[in-house]
Amino acid sequence: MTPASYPDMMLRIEDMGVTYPGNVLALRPTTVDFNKGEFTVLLGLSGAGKSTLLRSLNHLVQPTAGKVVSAEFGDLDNRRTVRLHRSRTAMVFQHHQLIERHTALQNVLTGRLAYHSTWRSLLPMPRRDLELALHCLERVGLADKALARIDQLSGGQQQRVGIARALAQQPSMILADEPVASLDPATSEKVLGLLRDICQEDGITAVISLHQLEYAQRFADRIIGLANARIVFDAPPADLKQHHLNEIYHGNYETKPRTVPVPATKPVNPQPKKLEIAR
Ligand SMILES: Nc1ncnc2c1ncn2[C@@H]1O[C@H](COP(=O)(O)OP(=O)(O)OP(=O)(O)O)[C@@H](O)[C@H]1O
Repeated sequence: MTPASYPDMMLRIEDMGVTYPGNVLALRPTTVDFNKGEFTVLLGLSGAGKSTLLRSLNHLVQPTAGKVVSAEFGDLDNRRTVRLHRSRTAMVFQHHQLIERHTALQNVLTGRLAYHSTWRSLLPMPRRDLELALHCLERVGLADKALARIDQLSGGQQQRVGIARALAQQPSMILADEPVASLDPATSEKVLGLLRDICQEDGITAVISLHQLEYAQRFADRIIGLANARIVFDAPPADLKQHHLNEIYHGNYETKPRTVPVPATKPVNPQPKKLEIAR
């Protein structure tokens, strides 16, 4: 396969599978293309293989079968192409993995480290990196928090710093592993909306693992559903039907609105029981 023959392809996994030590099959050999600018959400029950698939896309998890092919750098079969691919692939984590006692700006600047040699990163960052980091904070609405320490920010703000750090890397791809799992619903929507809008504006390819079907339907261009280490659904959200959900969630997902059980009504002022006096 030559990347040029698939003009929309950003990254391909080719017969790629992962078996962990102890013979734990986490992802059966699978072939999938991730296309340029697409916002893909991975759905599935806990243990279905979402993180494994996501993390194998930049070899944070080493595939044990098949390969990953980058349109930009070719097969990720040696340290050089893996390093180049990682420099253009930013990660956003559930627990953001920021340095809590450093400022938002210092954390965002770490997104630039891949562009500098080890010795250079010991020196103060160049002015253009500072400007870029500030611009990234501005894009996530946190320019005024640039000098605030991470531990002084709310969970949602911390995750927005995590996104700004990813943007500072000037990535062509963002991998986000359950980026809103620790946030309340309103903040989750805000953070996901922000991530989706920025990816759209910059043409960044995104692969996000989520637990919430509602967010996947609302924000994704494409949903990949996993069950038992296998892809069981791969299409736009509009094509996701109840029988697919049954397969992804092993029959435990109901799309119809749930009826909230009405509690047995108690009289507001119950009449005091007449005392039966045994005579
Ligand atoms: N480092 C590891 N060593 C051994 N087994 C692992 C390892 N990481 C994951 N697994 C196993 O691989 C399978 C897939 O795990 P994975 O974390 O990819 O699932 P997931 O869908 O992301 O789950 P969750 O939603 O809970 O994060 C599970 O059976 C899990 O126990």
